Amino acid sequence: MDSYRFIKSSSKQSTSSETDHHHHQFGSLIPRLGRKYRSLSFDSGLLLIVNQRFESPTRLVMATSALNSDKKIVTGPAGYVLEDVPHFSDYIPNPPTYPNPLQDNAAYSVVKQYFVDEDDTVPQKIVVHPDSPRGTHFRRAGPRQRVYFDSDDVVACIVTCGGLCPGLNTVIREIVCGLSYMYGVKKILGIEGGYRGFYARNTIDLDLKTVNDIHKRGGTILGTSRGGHDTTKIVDSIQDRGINQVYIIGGDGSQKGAAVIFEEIRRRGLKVAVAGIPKTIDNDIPIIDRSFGFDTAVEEAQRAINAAHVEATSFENGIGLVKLMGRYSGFIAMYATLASRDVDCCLIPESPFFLEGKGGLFEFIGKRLKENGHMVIVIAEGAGQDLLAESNEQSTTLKDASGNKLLQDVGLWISQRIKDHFAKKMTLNLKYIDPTYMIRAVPSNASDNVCCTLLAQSAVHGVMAGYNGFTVGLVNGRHTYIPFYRITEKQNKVVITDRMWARLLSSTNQPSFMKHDDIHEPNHSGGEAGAMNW
Ligand SMILES: Nc1ncnc2c1ncn2[C@@H]1O[C@H](COP(=O)(O)OP(=O)(O)O)[C@@H](O)[C@H]1O
Ligand SMILES: O=P(O)(O)OC[C@H]1O[C@](O)(COP(=O)(O)O)[C@@H](O)[C@@H]1O
Ligand SMILES: [Mg+2]
Repeated sequence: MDSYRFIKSSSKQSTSSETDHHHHQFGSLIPRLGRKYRSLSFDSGLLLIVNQRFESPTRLVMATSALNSDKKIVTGPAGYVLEDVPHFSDYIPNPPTYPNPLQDNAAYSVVKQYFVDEDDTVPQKIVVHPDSPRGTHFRRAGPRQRVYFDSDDVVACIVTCGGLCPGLNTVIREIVCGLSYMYGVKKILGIEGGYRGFYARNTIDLDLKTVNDIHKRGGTILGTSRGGHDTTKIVDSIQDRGINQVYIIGGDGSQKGAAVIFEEIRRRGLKVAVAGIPKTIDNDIPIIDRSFGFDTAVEEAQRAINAAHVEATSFENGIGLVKLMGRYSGFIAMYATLASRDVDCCLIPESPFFLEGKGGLFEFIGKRLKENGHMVIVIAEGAGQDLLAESNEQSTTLKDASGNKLLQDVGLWISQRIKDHFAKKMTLNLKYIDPTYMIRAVPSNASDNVCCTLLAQSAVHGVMAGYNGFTVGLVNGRHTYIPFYRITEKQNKVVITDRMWARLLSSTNQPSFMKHDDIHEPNHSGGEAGAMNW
């Protein structure tokens, strides 16, 4: 919030010259607000518009730097708020528009209401009380009647950044197919090796033939990397190559990178669209329900958990310990545990735990072994890092090239601690399984493939419609365009005071490792649950 300034409304009506001035600035924006709104009057830095349906004033609030502001927020009756995304017409005077080629597309012409209504928005919060305000909404994704690119002029590029995730190739494929089949775009470039590929590598041509089979492969045909984000060099390269559509497939770090690229593009006044497609195997991106790859990773994790269970049940006092991905967010471990039903204890970064003494992990292991003769433990790689650092007396400040915390191997460490603790008490057979990279290096499953397709198509529609500086994402099951600042402002984490973690605790019957005094009220603004904390 701090970096955005809002202008207080004044009751003064604008003079006609002020109104003309504002019309020049905002005029092209008004039609896109939709037919239910019309302009009423302006005061300094703030555009008042009337919602014709409700006959009440609606405010489009903008920062002083007018259309250079980072936030576009429309408020409406009953507490309605639209957190809108930038658009070409915000900073390019009277950009030309064209009829959407989809209207002549045989597949789509039979679809009733294929084009999305300009007024369609999606609520962020769907569980409401009768007296709840309507709350925050995002612009609904999908094709618009008019587009802001002549297909022959489009030079699109696609880049994949950050760690691997199942489905990267499917998203690349579907962006290429969407641009080609739906919009007749012919020039699509692949940027190799992540952000640094913009300035350190040559591009490759992507067409329908190149991408035909790639969805069956894990990884990314473009390659990826961490670090190497040099905004000036990247935007210089975009300008030099004549690129006017940039599709960035990447996680929370990549979306931050996309946001600064977009800012630089807008600062230079370029007609270049930047769209982010969220790649988050850890599910650490906020607002969205989930993205591609998560489902596949959870499914793949079952194989490791099954193996751990088989090993554990076959030996006296067998313990199967599985380490899963999740640097800051433990969603993969939580969902893999809930899916498996063979897991006795799940440890995640969000839920602190301790080893020794009453209510600690060792006590629980002893109890479960006595009751069942075996147990399965799932641990997310980011869990218990504080304990590990304490016991190794090592600094935890090491970072990767992108600035992410470099983790120590909690799986190895905890295995050793468990063995040491029980060494003199009982015979213990502990098998440590580390499938870390196996769960993300596989191709995406059927459900993730559909997810990839819809995200890619929604991104293409948004870019063709002139929207810019957005991440496409599922919000309550609907595809939306979300402004970058909402995606990058925080990380999505498992909320251990929400029902989902309670369900897990009750399914494993493990201790919460928390004293009642440690339980704080959840800290989500407006009571919004994090994604997958249903
Ligand atoms: N705050 C940031 N500003 C600009 N670029 C960033 C920022 N954070 C990360 N990046 C860049 O985004 C890319 C991917 O980030 P990373 O954190 O490795 O993966 P992910 O996008 O999967 O979270 C890297 O090239 C990194 O340099
Ligand atoms: O690939 P690396 O650099 O070893 O990083 C491993 C990390 O990548 C992830 O798989 C995904 O992280 P990102 O979304 O930041 O790419 C994490 O779960 C894991 O901690
Ligand atoms: Mg990340």
